[in-house]
Amino acid sequence: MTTMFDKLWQDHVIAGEPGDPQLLYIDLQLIHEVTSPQAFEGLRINHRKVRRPDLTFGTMDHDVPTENIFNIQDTIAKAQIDTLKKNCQEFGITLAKIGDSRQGIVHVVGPERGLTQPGKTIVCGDSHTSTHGAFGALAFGIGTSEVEHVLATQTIWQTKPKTLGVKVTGQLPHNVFAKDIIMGIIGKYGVAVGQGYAMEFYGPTIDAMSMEGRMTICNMCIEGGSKTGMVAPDATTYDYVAGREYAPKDMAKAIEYWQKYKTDSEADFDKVIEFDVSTLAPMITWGTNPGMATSVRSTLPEIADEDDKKAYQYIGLHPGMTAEEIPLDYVFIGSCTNGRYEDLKTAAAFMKGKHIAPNITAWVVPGSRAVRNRCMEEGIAQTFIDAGCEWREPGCSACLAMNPDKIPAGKHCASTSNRNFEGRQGAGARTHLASPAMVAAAAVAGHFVDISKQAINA
Ligand SMILES: CC(C)[C@H](C(=O)O)[C@@H](O)C(=O)O
Ligand code: SF4
Repeated sequence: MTTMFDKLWQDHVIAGEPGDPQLLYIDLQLIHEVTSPQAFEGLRINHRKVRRPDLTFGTMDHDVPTENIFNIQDTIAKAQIDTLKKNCQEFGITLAKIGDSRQGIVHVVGPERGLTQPGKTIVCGDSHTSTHGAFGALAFGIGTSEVEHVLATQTIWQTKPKTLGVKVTGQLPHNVFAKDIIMGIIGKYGVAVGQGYAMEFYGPTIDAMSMEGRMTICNMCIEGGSKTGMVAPDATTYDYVAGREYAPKDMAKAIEYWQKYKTDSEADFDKVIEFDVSTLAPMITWGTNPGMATSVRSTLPEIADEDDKKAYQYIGLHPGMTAEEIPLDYVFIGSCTNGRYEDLKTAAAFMKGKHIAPNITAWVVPGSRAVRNRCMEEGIAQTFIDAGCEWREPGCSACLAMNPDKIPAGKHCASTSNRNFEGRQGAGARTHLASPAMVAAAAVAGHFVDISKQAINA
């Protein structure tokens, strides 16, 4: 009797004793422009090749300007983008470059292309690689020296974490979403809940959830301190993967194999926590880490420690304020947490036939070219445009301040992304994380509102 995580781990161990670091075989490495240049440079210096270019896939995301995608002004960004192009050409790696129909945020592109599959070990020089665990993969972020190691050997040394089962139960209330669940869990148990653990999310609420929702939850595992999160594959997973560009041609055979990736019994986890969503309210963050989260219905909490004091100072709010009183200036809908088709469709439902408030600047940034195209075909993009939003090209955008999409100092931004650290969206910028529906509704109202009381059905 064992966990899905243990099965995935065991199936990929090449060397090393249990208890010691072990060498794992890697089935897929995704690369982007920010964390790969030094890795390729290392290969060159050591006269090495990429061992499995066919198991490596590149895309451009962090540095991409979303207004005029080909016009990169920043010299560092331009150098990183040009270097990735050169490296992929030289080492024979498929690259979804700017302008390519497959380009987008690495964690949106992998699943969308069918590269992300159950049973795989997946790495990327990016902390939100945990997203891919939603498919029943063992997926985690690595550092640039490890990127080089995987490029050269298709393996990586890892210390095995313990396992944490997160049982999610209850029917999600009206207009409460996957994003609220993961924010609720981190808000309740703290940003270190998953430290040293591989998390598996399971239970009836997860079973009923779409792949997009599962990805949102696994994406933010890292904000809960865990490098990896996962959901056992099921019919929802198989339906999502089937027919995609890199999906197995013989799906029946693949499914037969993938079915073994499930946890045999709850008792197999080192630790279990249970989270009931039936009374969960839409969540927002008020502070400067993702654990500083609260229900939209609560007033902002009292100052409990130095961190809270510092957070309140930075964010310019005070305890006892209501969520509605947070003076929003910007909204950002996008990122690898919530920049997928379903996220944009949901957000658009809250803007249909409406206009954003005069105090709001709104950027809607699809997670990939494919998401963008689909939203344009289905009129979702037009809904945003008619509502007064800026409809952008795909990239990481305002999720982090590595491209021109920066929130000005002192301004408050309601954001569908995953991090609200000081300066994350620009020097001095103030971030409030929330679900796409919450952010869209806030854009229209000009401030946060309790959408669980709104009639709109996304
Ligand atoms: C730039 C990259 C290394 C970073 C990460 O690892 O997560 C980024 O994607 C982020 O979200 O902060
Ligand atoms: S969208 Fe944000 S969190 Fe995701 S990879 Fe890009 S910068 Fe990191």
